[in-house]
Amino acid sequence: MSRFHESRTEVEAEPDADTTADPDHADQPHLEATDVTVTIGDATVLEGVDLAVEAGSFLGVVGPNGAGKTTLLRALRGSLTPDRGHVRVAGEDLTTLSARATARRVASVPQDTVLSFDFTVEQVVEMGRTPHRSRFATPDAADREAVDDAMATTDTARFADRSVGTLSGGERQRVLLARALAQETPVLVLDEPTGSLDVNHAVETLELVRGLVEAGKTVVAAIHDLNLAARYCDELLLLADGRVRSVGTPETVLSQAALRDAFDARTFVTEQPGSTAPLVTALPETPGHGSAAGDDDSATSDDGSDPGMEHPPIHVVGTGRRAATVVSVLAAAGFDVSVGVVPAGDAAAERAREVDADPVCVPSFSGITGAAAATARERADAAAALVLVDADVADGNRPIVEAVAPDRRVVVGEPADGEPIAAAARIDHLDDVADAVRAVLAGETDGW
Ligand SMILES: Nc1ncnc2c1ncn2[C@@H]1O[C@H](COP(=O)(O)OP(=O)(O)OP(=O)(O)O)[C@@H](O)[C@H]1O
Repeated sequence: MSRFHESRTEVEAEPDADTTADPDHADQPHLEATDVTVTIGDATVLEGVDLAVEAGSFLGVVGPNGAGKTTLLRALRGSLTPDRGHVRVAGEDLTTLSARATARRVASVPQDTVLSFDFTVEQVVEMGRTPHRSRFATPDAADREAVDDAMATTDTARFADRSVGTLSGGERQRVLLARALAQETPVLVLDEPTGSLDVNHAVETLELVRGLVEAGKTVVAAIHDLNLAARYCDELLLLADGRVRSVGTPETVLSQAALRDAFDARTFVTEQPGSTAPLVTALPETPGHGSAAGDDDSATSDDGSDPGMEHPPIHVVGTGRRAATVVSVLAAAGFDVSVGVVPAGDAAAERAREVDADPVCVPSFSGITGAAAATARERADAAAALVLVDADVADGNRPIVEAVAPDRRVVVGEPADGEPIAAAARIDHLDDVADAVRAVLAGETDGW
């Protein structure tokens, strides 16, 4: 008998069931949950959860602690029967299948599995074969091959004879993945597969899972790290308070508004280097952040030249995605950012609103009005430094730039045609902007 706390290997013997998909359901999603509702005690832990995962695709389940991710995964792997709703694999309702039949369809790596010291790594991986053979049969060649393959794939063969109790948390997690692979199921359900892994092993594990998906496996995984989830999953499901907040591609699900709503966290979202996957950075909650620019007191009372202030106000002049990135980088670095004048629909204006930076806007295509220019000039005047992005200063923005002395200016990117703008620091790479601003505030601009 298995000694796992929650093991799909504790199965009843039954005649071998057909493990292939029912052709009547060939056009349905491979794994599907409809209206899954779970109540524990008085608490509704999941409420009306719907999801559909196509064969050979990877769904990441994300959400704050206590959102219900583990409970959902337990329902998906058939270890918990929902109070309402259904989970179907290739059209078959898990509640109509025996534990053994379910274990031939869905393998899982639960969170916090307790393993006994008494087993070797190889024995643990062999347990994955239980649903494929009768209770007292000795392993045959197919079992041997599945176990060897699973250990090779997960790089655990070198531990084969070690007691699992002697492994590190990360090594143990890979052994559990090997056990799930040895189970040779079309569906894999993973609860925090990278939870106790260092960054290298986390990436390696998700590369491995991605490879399995490319080879046709259907995978659902709860993943805490939003950036890893965005990079490796085809779709994400954002869960909070037991309900689905959104589901779709990582780009659509990981919006700042959705993350604020689900996690109650201030974030900014850009793109991961070399990819269109979103990159989420959590920002510290800064009381009053973003208010300085629009608020008369703070706009005029701070000494903008004091680099020791907690969140030095920085004014950004520029438009478009590069200015948007500058706003994000500065906000993430803890500066109190304002931007403008920008057209209301500009990427920099949108990003500023997302990080509570309250841009000075004019309607798109309207030109810079006197009132907007005056407000932006006031903000620039109160700023500890000004960042000019791509030196592309519309005529009306020039007085705003000139409200700040050259030794408090940072110029990002190539100067546009026209008169060069004097600055204490010039940088090419957007990532350097926070360091350049710090150098300017400290008056240490040699080399910038
Ligand atoms: N057996 C139980 N008894 C009482 N409450 C439970 C039980 N199992 C889960 N819950 C509650 O259900 C909610 C969802 O728990 P679940 O473990 O599914 O969340 P989660 O999203 O996986 O959280 P985490 O990210 O912290 O692992 C939590 O509030 C949890 O306390």
